[in-house]
Amino acid sequence: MKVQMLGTGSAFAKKYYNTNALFYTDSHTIMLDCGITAPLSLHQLGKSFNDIDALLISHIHADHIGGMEEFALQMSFIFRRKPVLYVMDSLVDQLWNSSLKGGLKQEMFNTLDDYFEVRLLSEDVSAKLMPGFHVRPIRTSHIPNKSSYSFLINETFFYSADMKFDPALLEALVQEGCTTIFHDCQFASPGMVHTTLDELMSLPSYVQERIMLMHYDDNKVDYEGQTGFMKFVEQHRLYSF
Ligand SMILES: O=c1ccn([C@@H]2O[C@H](COP(=O)(O)O)[C@@H](O)[C@H]2O)c(=O)[nH]1
Ligand SMILES: [Zn+2]
Ligand SMILES: [Zn+2]
Repeated sequence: MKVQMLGTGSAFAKKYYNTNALFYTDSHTIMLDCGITAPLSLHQLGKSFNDIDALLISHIHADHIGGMEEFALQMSFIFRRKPVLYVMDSLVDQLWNSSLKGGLKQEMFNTLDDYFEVRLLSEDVSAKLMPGFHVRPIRTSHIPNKSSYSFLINETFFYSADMKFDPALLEALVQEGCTTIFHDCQFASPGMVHTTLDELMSLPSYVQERIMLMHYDDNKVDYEGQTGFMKFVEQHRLYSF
């Protein structure tokens, strides 16, 4: 299994694009989140939306779903097929009614199902999305009263959505055999709706050693060499796990 980030930046980062990922199995490509910068990043990789076999969504913020309108329109009107969309049962209505409907509703296209082959996921229920790609969605805390989900992939790789610091979860995942953690990281404190670098630096070394930092601000250069045992994830680089 390989992962390649379409971007590694925070919601307002301009240098690093939105934190969205491509996962490659032997036979399929799964996109995890499709933010505003995803279409441009895919283009820069020489790829198109038609290369994506399934899209998985963590939560409803523009840096995670802002590219979905273009994805839906290109697939319908250029590639003429419905891509698979994995979305949490608690997010699906909001995704259409509060976010996508304004741009996508038109004659003959009235629902999310008119653009995507929608498959629902449930919290803490493991699902096989594609051969060799299993996820367990874990609800993690982000914006008050707004659902957001991180994902444990193939029982060994944890991908945080935007989440507040949850050391108990991270330590439990490591105890259960998680070897790699891609975690959002905000440099400035307090975190408010994200985990800060200071919070991650408070983790024991055996946890930090498994953590790669993403969703960071444009001033990343100021923090290079100051991240304890953790390294930064880099845009477009291929990582095997
Ligand atoms: O309660 C809050 C506090 C801050 N925000 C801001 O919005 C962005 C949302 O984008 P993310 O992708 O979740 O980062 C967040 O960074 C804060 O700057 C908020 O929405 N609600
Ligand atoms: Zn975000
Ligand atoms: Zn968010």
